[in-house]
Amino acid sequence: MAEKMPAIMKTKPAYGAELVEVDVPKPGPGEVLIKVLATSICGTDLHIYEWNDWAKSRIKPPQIMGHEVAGEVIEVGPGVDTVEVGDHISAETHIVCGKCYACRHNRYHVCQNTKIFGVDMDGVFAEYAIVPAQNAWKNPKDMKPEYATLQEPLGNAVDTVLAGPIAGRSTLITGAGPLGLLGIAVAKASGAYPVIVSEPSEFRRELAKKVGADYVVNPFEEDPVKFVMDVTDGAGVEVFLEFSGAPKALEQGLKATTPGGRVSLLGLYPRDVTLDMNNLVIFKALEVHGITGRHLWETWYTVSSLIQSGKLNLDPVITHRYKGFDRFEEAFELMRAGKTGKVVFFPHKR
Ligand SMILES: NC(=O)c1ccc[n+]([C@@H]2O[C@H](COP(=O)([O-])OP(=O)(O)OC[C@H]3O[C@@H](n4cnc5c(N)ncnc54)[C@H](O)[C@@H]3O)[C@@H](O)[C@H]2O)c1
Ligand SMILES: C[C@@H](O)[C@H](N)C(=O)O
Ligand SMILES: [Zn+2]
Ligand SMILES: [Zn+2]
Repeated sequence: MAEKMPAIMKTKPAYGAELVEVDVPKPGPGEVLIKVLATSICGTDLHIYEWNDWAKSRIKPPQIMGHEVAGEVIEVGPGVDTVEVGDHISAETHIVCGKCYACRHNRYHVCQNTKIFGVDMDGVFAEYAIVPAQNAWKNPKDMKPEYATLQEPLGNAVDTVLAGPIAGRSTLITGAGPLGLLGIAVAKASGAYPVIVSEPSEFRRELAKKVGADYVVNPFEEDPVKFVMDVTDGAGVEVFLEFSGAPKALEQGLKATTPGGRVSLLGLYPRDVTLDMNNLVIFKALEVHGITGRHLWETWYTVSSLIQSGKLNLDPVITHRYKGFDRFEEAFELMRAGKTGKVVFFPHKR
């Protein structure tokens, strides 16, 4: 095995990242070394690349970026007995303490001491990477690496879509970015009908249709609330899934939800949001869920089974595939411009 490897590294506290040559790391106690078979870009990587206020407050360069991954274990560190050389794995990104009040109530996804893999430590945009064994999730060896790397964000989508009943329910999805597209795939595989998607980007509305959306609407040109009312004969949707992080979309979705319906919120808002809570939530008796991360490990079982069922339409979601990291800047810029679904790198060129 090579001693050096290319890696996308946040080298400086400034916009961008660099492709550098670094030593292949050695796994320490409780760690495994993987050969990275596929890795995908998350919106969080984009924030680190852009060096926004959140990244400034959290990231300590130099650091290898990336956290969505599919890999093969090639070495295990001392004390690791849950994963073996040859296993194919992905990684849960939330490294939880197991000791706090939330963890002791099996609410690991809201652990109060969570560290994030690839955010608070080196990540996976490299040919080889270290993964904490406690966060390794075993994949069937015949699962395509480009699907396996999507399991972590699929977990966000699964927790959003499946936070309540979905089969046969009319559903509004706001935002068809990478997460919303995965949400459409999960909703369709789970029997939602009709699935209505509100998304301003024409490129992403087209992707939404390819993934399986039954109706798409441009909220900047048409009133999505009226659109939903027309499609649902004035009833409104049973389920509203918010994947945009746009305050306006939240308000429109609440208006478009039928009284007594279910609302699951994944999008993160850039500022405090003002809403008519009385009329949009309370008097409508809506069931509202905040969604964060993924349930450990229930969500991973669901995601893996959904992929293995063959019912998830993931191919249209993956719009860009790169061999090696040479064109990583192009990949980040395309994603920043909203001209992608999920972007997947295959670090080993052969
Ligand atoms: N809660 C969590 O654990 C968690 C985890 C991952 C991501 N997120 C959040 O989920 C959201 C989606 O992630 P992403 O990577 O797909 O983001 P993204 O920014 O790529 O996608 C958002 C989409 O919403 C669309 N949009 C903008 N304004 C809109 C409006 N008024 N109505 C409808 N759509 C609108 C955009 O065109 C874009 O396609 C983000 O806010 C992200 O921060 C939350
Ligand atoms: C860290 C963040 O990017 C990750 N996708 C999460 O689910 O929390
Ligand atoms: Zn992420
Ligand atoms: Zn904890």
